[in-house]
Amino acid sequence: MARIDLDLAHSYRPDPQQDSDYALLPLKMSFVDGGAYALLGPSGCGKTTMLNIISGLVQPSHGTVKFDDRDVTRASPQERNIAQVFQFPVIYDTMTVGENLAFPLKNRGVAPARIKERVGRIAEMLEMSGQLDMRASGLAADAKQKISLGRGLVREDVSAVLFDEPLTVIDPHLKWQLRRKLKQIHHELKLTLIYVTHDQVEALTFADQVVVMTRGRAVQVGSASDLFERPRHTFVGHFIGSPGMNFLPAQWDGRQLSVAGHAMPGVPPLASLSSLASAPAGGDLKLGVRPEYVELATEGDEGALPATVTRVQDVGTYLLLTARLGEVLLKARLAPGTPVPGEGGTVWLALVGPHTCFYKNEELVA
Ligand SMILES: Nc1ncnc2c1ncn2[C@@H]1O[C@H](COP(=O)(O)OP(=O)(O)OP(=O)(O)O)[C@@H](O)[C@H]1O
Repeated sequence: MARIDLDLAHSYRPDPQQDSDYALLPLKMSFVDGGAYALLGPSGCGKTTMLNIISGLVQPSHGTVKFDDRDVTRASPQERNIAQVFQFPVIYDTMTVGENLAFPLKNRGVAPARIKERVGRIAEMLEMSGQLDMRASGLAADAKQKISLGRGLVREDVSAVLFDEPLTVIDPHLKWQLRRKLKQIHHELKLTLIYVTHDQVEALTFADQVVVMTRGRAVQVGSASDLFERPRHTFVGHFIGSPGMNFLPAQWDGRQLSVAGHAMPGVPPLASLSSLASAPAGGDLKLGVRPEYVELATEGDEGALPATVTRVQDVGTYLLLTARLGEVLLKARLAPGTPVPGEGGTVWLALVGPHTCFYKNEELVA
C-alpha cells in the first residue's frame, strides 16, 4: 500500500485556455496509506478522471502523481500496482467463482496454499463461500459484480484498490448490505480504498474521508460530520444532506447582522459572528443553515423571522416544513407531531445559532 499525492491539473484539450477547458482544475491532495476515501459529485465533475489519473489509465496534462514520494506520473497501472473495480463485472465466465478470485494471485506467482487461504477469506467476507465451485457464467449480474469486488480486494500487496461506481448493477437491497460490508472489509484488510460515486449515502457510509467535487474542483475533503456541520463551500452544503442546506442573503456591517432584509439587533454575540467581523470586508454574505437546525420560535423572540408556510409533509421520522421568507423557500426538519400552522399561515423561525454558517463568494468565512 502507498500514500498517494496528487499535485496536478488535467485537460483533455491540447491547449486549455479557461477553467471550463479543464476536467480537473489545479489541485493538491493526499490519500493516506490505508484510508477509505470516496470521490463524490454530480455527473461530469471529474471523479472518473481523478480515479483514472491515480490508476495510470490517464496521464495528467499538468503536474505529478506520487506513490510514497516516488514519481509515478508516467507509470502504467501494472507498474503502480493498482487494483481497479469498474461499474460492470469484469470476470472470466469460463472459470469458477474460486478460480476467478484466485486469478490475480496466480498471475503474480503467489503460493497455492496462500491463494487458497486468501480466496477463502475474501469469499467468506463477501458471503460467497458456498459458490466457490460454481461456474461464473451461470450467476446473476450482482453475484458477478461481487466476484469483481473480490478480485479487486484479493491481493494484499496492492498500492490501492480503486472502485468506479461499483454498485451500479446491484439491486437496492443488496447494495445496502454491500456498502456496509465494504466498510467492514476495509477495517479488516486495511487496504487503501478509493471509491467513486455520485450517491452521498454510498459515499458517507463507506468512506472515512469524502472528497466532494464540482466542475473539476475538489471543494472539500472531510468526514461525514465535517461535511454536514461545516461545509466549506455552498456546493457542499447544498449537495450533502436531505434536503440540503438552506441559504439566505445576509449582510454584516461589522456590528449588525441582517438576514433576508431583516435587521437582527438582538442576535447574541455568537462565536461565529464575532469571527465574522474579521472576515474580509464583511458585506454581502450568504447565511447557511441546515433544515435540522432551523428552530420554531415565537413572535417577538430575539432573531426570530416570519415566514409563510407553503407545505407541511409528514415523512414519518420527521415533519418537513417548507416556508417562504422573502424570495427564499426554507426547509425545516421538525420533530414528528410538532404543531405548525397550515399552508398560508405564518411561522417564526430562528435561523442563527451555533450551527449557522456564513459564506462569502461561496466560501465559508464564519
Ligand atoms: N476521454 C475524454 N475526452 C474528452 N473529455 C472527456 C473524456 N473523459 C471525460 N471527459 C470530460 O471531462 C469532464 C469530467 O468527466 P468525468 O468522467 O471525469 O466526470 P465524472 O464526475 O466521473 O462523471 P460521470 O459520473 O458522468 O462519469 C466531463 O466534462 C467529460 O465530458
